[in-house]
Amino acid sequence: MASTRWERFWCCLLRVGVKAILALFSLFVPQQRGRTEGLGLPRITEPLLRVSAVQLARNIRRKQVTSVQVVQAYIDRIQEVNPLINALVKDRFAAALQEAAQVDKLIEEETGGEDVLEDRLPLLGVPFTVKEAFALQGMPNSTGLLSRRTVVSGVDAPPVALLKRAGAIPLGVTNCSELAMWLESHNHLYGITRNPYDLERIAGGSSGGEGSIIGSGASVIGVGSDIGGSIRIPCFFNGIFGHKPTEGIVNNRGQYPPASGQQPSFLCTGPMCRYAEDLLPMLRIMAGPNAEKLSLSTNVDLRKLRFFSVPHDGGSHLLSPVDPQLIQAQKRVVEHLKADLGVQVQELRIPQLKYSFQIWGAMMSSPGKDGKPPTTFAELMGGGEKKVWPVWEFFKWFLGLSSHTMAAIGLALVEMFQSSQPSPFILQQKESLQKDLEELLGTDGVLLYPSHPQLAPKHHQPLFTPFNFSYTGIFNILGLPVTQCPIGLSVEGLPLGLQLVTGKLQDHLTLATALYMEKAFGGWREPGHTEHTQNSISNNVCNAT
Ligand SMILES: CCCCCCCC/C=C\CCCCCCCC(N)=O
Repeated sequence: MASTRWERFWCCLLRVGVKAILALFSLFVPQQRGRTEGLGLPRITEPLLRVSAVQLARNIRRKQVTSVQVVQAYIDRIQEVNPLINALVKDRFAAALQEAAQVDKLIEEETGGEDVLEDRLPLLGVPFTVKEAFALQGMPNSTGLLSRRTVVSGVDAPPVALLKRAGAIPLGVTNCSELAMWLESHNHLYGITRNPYDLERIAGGSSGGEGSIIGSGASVIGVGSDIGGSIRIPCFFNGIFGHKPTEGIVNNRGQYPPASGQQPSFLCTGPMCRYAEDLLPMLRIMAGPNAEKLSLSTNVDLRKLRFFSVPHDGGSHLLSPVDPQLIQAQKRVVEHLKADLGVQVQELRIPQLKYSFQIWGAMMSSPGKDGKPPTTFAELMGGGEKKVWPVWEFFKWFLGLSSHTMAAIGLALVEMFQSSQPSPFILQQKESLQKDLEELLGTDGVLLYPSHPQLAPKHHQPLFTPFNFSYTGIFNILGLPVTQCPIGLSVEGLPLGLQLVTGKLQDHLTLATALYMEKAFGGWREPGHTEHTQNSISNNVCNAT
């Protein structure tokens, strides 16, 4: 489907405009260089930090280790790396240690045996972290908005409460982008979060604090949210696993800002973790009663699945081309699936994907079923008071007087020119993409698609490539479950990754595939280890079920 000359002209104009503004912007931006150059993360020496949450819980139940020892090990690691990555923005270490001591006492006194504990409290004694955009009792909940700096949560958001009820112990809250709507985790309240693989690069957004702290080995599991890629993008940049569940499965209440218009069906809350085996149990817990809608107890035989590989979006003029290292990595995955499982992997082009950004933008600004339009970004920036005037904020920013980031101001500026009526052409593309993908994937299809066209960019660079998030955002609009998998490191030592997409309510298929991919491609690698993907395919043959 060729784009018209008119479209190409507008894309070109937009790109030139954005680049011109941003070239100017880069003159004003504070440079990271010098402060972090040459610094890497200290190596992980504590073996407890190299164990999945599920395994930690088992070892705690079996009294092979105490919860206090595990929580203390994570506190020590956070204290070691956080000054470098700025990921955890408020801790509750003292309370966490007290709770861990209570867990150890409970286990000492429990007479029902290990199975009873596993059934009732599957994550008993395991520490976790939470994106600051979620309510965690006693912790700030500003979502990076300076005017919300004094907001402290009185209750827990439902998925956080469910994890606590499963016995997990929160260590604190992590940074995100302003109002959770950007690819970089940066705001004027907490500053900028850095990537553990290269401190000069971004940790992603909006759940970038979670991505960075987990990727650094300073947290094992965490809670993120995703309306355009905010779980999957930071998981990709930080080399970890993340799952955006089928729409409506995990309760989205208790996060700021609340979604409005049609956005509630695009927003998803989900797990982020270093080890693939933690994805499914976390989803089961976080979904509460909705877990029954998923087939999470079904054994998946990967040999019976149909795989499809789509290497890029078909060439949207707005987005960067996919990095050749990512194309190669996806090819290696395809070859491995064919050789090891004996499955067919069909390579496809899906023409409607070229309009991913236009589809996402149109649907995000559409009114809800009640006819009400979504709250504007300028209103959200006003923090419930008067909305901000984007042009005014833009000038204030250049004078160093704005309390907002350039990304947030840019979003508010773009919104001023956005129509609330999606064009019939874009709506038609969305409908046909939805239909085609649902038919293609059915109940046994898994699609491989890049998580992002670029490897983790340098700080502030997404301001020049703002539409690249569309590789993830399109699946929010379609409501499909997606798992981001790490698949080794690039020649620069940056994480490579891949999205696994499946049909609605078939989350178990991508979660099972993620477990397989971890065995085949090595999963999370400790930052600082620069073994490259070329050598990373292990000969481990995975039991496909
Ligand atoms: C100063 C440059 C700003 C240009 C803005 C261009 C508009 C791009 C539109 C939307 C970018 C949204 C990025 C969303 C990232 C993920 C959000 C999420 N919570 O899942």
